[in-house]
Amino acid sequence: MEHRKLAFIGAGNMSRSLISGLIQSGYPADAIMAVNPSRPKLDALAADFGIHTSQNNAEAANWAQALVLAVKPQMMATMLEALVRSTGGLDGKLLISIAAGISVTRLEQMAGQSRIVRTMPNTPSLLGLGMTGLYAREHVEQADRDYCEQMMQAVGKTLWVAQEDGINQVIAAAGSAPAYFFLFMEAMATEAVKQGFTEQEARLLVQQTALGAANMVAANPDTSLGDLRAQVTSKGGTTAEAIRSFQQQGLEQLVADAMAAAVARARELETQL
Ligand SMILES: NC(=O)c1ccc[n+]([C@@H]2O[C@H](COP(=O)([O-])OP(=O)(O)OC[C@H]3O[C@@H](n4cnc5c(N)ncnc54)[C@H](OP(=O)(O)O)[C@@H]3O)[C@@H](O)[C@H]2O)c1
Ligand code: PRO
Repeated sequence: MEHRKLAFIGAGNMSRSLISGLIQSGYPADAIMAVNPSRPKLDALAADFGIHTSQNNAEAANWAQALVLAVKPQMMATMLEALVRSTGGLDGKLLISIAAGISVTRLEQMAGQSRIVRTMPNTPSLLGLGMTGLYAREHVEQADRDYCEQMMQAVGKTLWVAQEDGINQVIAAAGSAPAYFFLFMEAMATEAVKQGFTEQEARLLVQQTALGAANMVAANPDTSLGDLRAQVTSKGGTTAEAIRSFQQQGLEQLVADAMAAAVARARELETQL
């Protein structure tokens, strides 16, 4: 892939995940800079990955060809307003937003330009196992689209969405979703401890089973999720009892409601920020 000079504005959890995945994929450390108001996260990134760091957003923006906008959504307007003022404008820079709940229209207003790709990655990017949604308006050039796609493919898999609201649906199904699986695993591990395992044993049981199940899904693209479940579920057996308990208590509806709540919150943020 092209190795443009790439600056991450905001060196938090998601930037660390993306930087780690990019370095593992062979992106040169010398072509990456991270910026943050305070030093500790920058020092850790420099020590772990050998990238450039700065506490000055304008310095990073002047150095880079592409900027990953990676501050909290509530900070984006303040950050971009100051950045435009201190650099004299962001013309010529490709802006890659990873923020939830900020529309391209708002980003264009904040940044004073429209060379923008909106993305929604997730934290497994840290291991090269990310899932990222991408959206850009028609005028964004193919070379910029390709760069963003290749960057996100270096840390996992990608999916372009045709309508911007698709990014909010990617948030519900992928961006926020590692947390759903962690919650489910937490609940299972807690119960396994109650049933007599040590915490370490419970974690091993849950972690290895989740890993195995996810790998089985990936290794069998032509087998439906329902069929994979059926292969575990002996008639009159133990799994059938567990699944009956989940379904009687409305697991499918709980999941649907949770994903709808994530989409609703993303849309609400788009009206507020
Ligand atoms: N975490 C996820 O799973 C995930 C997934 C997809 C998308 N996202 C999006 O990614 C973005 C970042 O999320 P995160 O979880 O990485 O948050 P985070 O860990 O809080 O990182 C945000 C970073 O921005 C820094 N910052 C604050 N003000 C700044 C400024 N004016 N200039 C430069 N840096 C500034 C913060 O520094 P201090 O802490 O020192 O104040 C912090 O290190 C959000 O917009 C979120 O919607 C997150
Ligand atoms: N983390 C961000 C949030 O919770 C966006 C997706 C994952 O808002």
